[in-house]
Amino acid sequence: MRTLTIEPLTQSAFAPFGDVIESAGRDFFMINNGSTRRYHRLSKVETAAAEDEVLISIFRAQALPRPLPIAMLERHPLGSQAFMPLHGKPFLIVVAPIGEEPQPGQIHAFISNGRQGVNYRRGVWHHPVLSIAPEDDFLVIDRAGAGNNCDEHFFPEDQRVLLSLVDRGI
Ligand SMILES: NC(=O)N[C@@H](O)C(=O)O
Ligand code: NI
Repeated sequence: MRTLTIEPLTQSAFAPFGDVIESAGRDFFMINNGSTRRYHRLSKVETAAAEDEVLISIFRAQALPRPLPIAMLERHPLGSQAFMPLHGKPFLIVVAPIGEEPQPGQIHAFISNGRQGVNYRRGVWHHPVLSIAPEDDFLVIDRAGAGNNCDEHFFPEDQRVLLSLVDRGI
């Protein structure tokens, strides 16, 4: 089983899948009479219909056993989905490009430094949130409305890739 290389999360590397939400290295302008930096328009929420709602939620995620065979990926065809870690803890992101089905050879893994979130573009294949800490909280911004907004794809065992942090001692 192929072990995924875990890449540092950068906007350029993640660009095919969406945006990295972070302040480091980003432009800002001052607001609130000079007391606040606004890191403006780091990403945007995508929805499918004018009547769609945009939700703000908190996900409290438990870490999955590792090494983790990637048995499935999901996508949200009708809206984007953003995850921002709330406690500054690194977490993992596993994605594959937009397409009818995710291709095992096109699965990428990234690690957030805990000060970075992600916003998955509509239709990007991704694994459900992957905490590294035993438990972690994420602010989640995504779309609600009519229609099915979650397609799941399950890989046969011989097409699964492995997500491991063993070489990082985690
Ligand atoms: N099911 C759900 O809302 N969560 C997933 O979409 C996820 O990406 O974690
Ligand atoms: Ni999702």
